[in-house]
Amino acid sequence: MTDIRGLGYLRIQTTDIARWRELVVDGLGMAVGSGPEADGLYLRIDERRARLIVLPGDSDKALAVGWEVRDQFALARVREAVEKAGVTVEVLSEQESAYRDAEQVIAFDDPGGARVEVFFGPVLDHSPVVTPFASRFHTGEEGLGHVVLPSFAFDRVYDFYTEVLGFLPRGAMRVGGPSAPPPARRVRFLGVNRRHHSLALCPAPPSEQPGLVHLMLEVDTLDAVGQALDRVRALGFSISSTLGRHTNDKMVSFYVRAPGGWDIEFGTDGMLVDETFYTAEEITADSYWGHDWSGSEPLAAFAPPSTRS
Ligand SMILES: Cc1ccc(O)c(O)c1CC[C@@H]1C(=O)CC[C@]2(C)C(=O)CC[C@@H]12
Ligand SMILES: [Fe+2]
Repeated sequence: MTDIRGLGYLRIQTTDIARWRELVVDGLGMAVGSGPEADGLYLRIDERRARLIVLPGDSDKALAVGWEVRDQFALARVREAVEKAGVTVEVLSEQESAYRDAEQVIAFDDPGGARVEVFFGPVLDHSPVVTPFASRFHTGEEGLGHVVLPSFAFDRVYDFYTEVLGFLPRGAMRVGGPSAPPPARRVRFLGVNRRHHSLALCPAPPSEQPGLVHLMLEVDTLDAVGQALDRVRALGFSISSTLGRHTNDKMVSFYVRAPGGWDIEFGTDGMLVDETFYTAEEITADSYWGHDWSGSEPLAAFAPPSTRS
């Protein structure tokens, strides 16, 4: 198995921190934590200091996706593999690592230009996680959740995550359905632990921002999902996809549009993969039921570069 153990954190920037706070705290029920930037929004859902970090900026985009490894030896192996692939690795200082609540962080760009951070030794906050609606999030050995990244240089990025970082293929879905004319393009799912996918790569046009399609967060009950859906609707957020159950990870989820033109998927009941028996399959429908995307506003990552501000 890969040295990467799970999705550790996601750090983003936004022009609208206040609206982000309404979405993730008042809507999705994450707990407010604290961190080094006084005007930053640090979201807690477990014993980690922050899993989602929202910083003010002059545009909406992903700043870094943080992947966790077991220890300093695993981090050294990841560094060596990435450097051997010809990618420059930055070894962050003690101060820069502390800023990210880890003992040691390395950073590099993936072949698609997304900022990747790999760390060991996350700093814990042992105070109770007081989420505003008593939601309990499923993290632990399955990590924060999953991220879906838009990818123009698809094959190079996919090869990098699988061959260099050691992510495991966890199946695919053809874009445009099973009968789309060749050459087939596929959304590909990748896993590093028992969560079906911690990462998915989605073919997309060249784009600078926001660099994200969605972040998935998992809670422990269907009621927690339904109540969050009621709250984000009452707060006036646009629902990108209705509730539904996915065919690959079996998760029941909805998608809500975040400021910045990408989504947060909020779900429950995801399957746990047993690698002893798993094989990577191609699904021919995204869902058994639900997941109606017809009311969705276009994702910023899929807009041609010229039409974006
Ligand atoms: C198919 C699927 C299975 C499990 C997931 O966690 C998951 O996010 C998805 C993809 C959902 C969604 C889709 O099916 C339609 C095409 C979409 C909108 C994309 O282009 C990215 C996300 C895709
Ligand atoms: Fe997803």
